[in-house]
Amino acid sequence: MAKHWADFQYEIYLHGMTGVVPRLPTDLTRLERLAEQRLGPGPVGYVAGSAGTGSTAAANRAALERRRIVPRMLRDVQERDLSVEVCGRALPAPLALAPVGVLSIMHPDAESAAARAAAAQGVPYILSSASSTPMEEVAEAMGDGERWFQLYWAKDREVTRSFLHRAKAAGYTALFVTLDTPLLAWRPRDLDQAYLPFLHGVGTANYFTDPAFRAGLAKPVDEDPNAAVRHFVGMFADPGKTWPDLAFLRENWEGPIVLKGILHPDDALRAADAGVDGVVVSNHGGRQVAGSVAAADALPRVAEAAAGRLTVLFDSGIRTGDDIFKALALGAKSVLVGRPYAYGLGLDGQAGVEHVLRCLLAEFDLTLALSGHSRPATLTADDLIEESV
Ligand SMILES: Cc1cc2nc3c(=O)[nH]c(=O)nc-3n(C[C@H](O)[C@H](O)[C@H](O)COP(=O)(O)O)c2cc1C
Ligand SMILES: O=C(O)C(=O)c1ccccc1
Repeated sequence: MAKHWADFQYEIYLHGMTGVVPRLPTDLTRLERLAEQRLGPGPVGYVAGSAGTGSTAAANRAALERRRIVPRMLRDVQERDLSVEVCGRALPAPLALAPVGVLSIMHPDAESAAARAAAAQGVPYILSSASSTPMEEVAEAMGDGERWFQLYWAKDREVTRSFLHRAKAAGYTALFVTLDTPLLAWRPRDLDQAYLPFLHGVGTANYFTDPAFRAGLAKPVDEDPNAAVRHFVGMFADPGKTWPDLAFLRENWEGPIVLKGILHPDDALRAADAGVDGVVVSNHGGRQVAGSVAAADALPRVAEAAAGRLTVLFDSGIRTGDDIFKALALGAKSVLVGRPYAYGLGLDGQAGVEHVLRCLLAEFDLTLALSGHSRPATLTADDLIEESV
């Protein structure tokens, strides 16, 4: 029988009989403020911050809020199954942890704690190239949990080749290639504090342990760490890449490839033509293009263009179970969540990330049932109306 994620609700009430209440809020939109109260301004600013005035991040929320669910009645929702198939893998629910780099700014256990939380809940973990812990160590922490790897597509081919080789050897099965960050955007919250994690030695673990990266340095990392950081900043992404370059990744990675950061339907068509398996409709949580289309507003057109050719995933603004419902109804197969779990990690380590996952999936399970559905596959645009603004 499929797992009933909604049972978390009763578990919380039962604990309450012994006077115990959840350590973190169950409304995950409250985590950001708590993190601001309890964690350092540089790190919290980095996680919470966005491009420009923050209008894209706000638009992501507004586009989800503007869609309202139209619940249906009397449809036998007693037995529910949240499982979905994504790129040939069976997932227990339509949710994965988005790649979030530099997590040691949130908690010393960083990516390993987030990955353990994902594995404990059976949810895939997408490890960032810019993690604070080397990919092999995170893989070990995950046991048999589903491991996916996010690639920042470096200028240096040999570093990319080496990363793909290491990721495969460490048991990562799918490759997420992030296309929306060839440069870091103008981010006033970080600029005003003059705070960039790499300059504090965070986010370079995969590079500093990499033979191909080290071969490009004039002096060993320990002898000149500042030069190594500068080399990293100059090469981890590449604004010169174009669509034909994807052939290199297709040749060097056997498993599924998913392009992250697609917003235009024509780019989805190019992705399909390039022979990749999926796309993530995402504006990077509003952290890249200020004034960008809200991710949820871009989703229906991309899903339509991709139909039958690509798996469509979604992120940017997911905070609640009903947000997951809406993204699926707009055409996504599964969603990724970013900032909420980074705050959960910062506030309560692995347990905090598990709390975020369980809240999101319990609320999604209940929203599904209360709206007349027993599984994700039956959600369509007919389950939503769009409020006029
Ligand atoms: C602190 C932080 C670091 C991130 N690092 C990466 C990264 O290394 N690679 C990547 O592809 N996306 C990265 N992202 C973007 C997320 O994968 C995801 O697209 C975004 O957080 C989703 O929006 P949400 O935070 O509203 O859920 C990062 C996001 C944050 C907040
Ligand atoms: O901050 C980000 O959004 C991000 O994607 C990133 C880029 C490089 C290193 C770490 C995170």
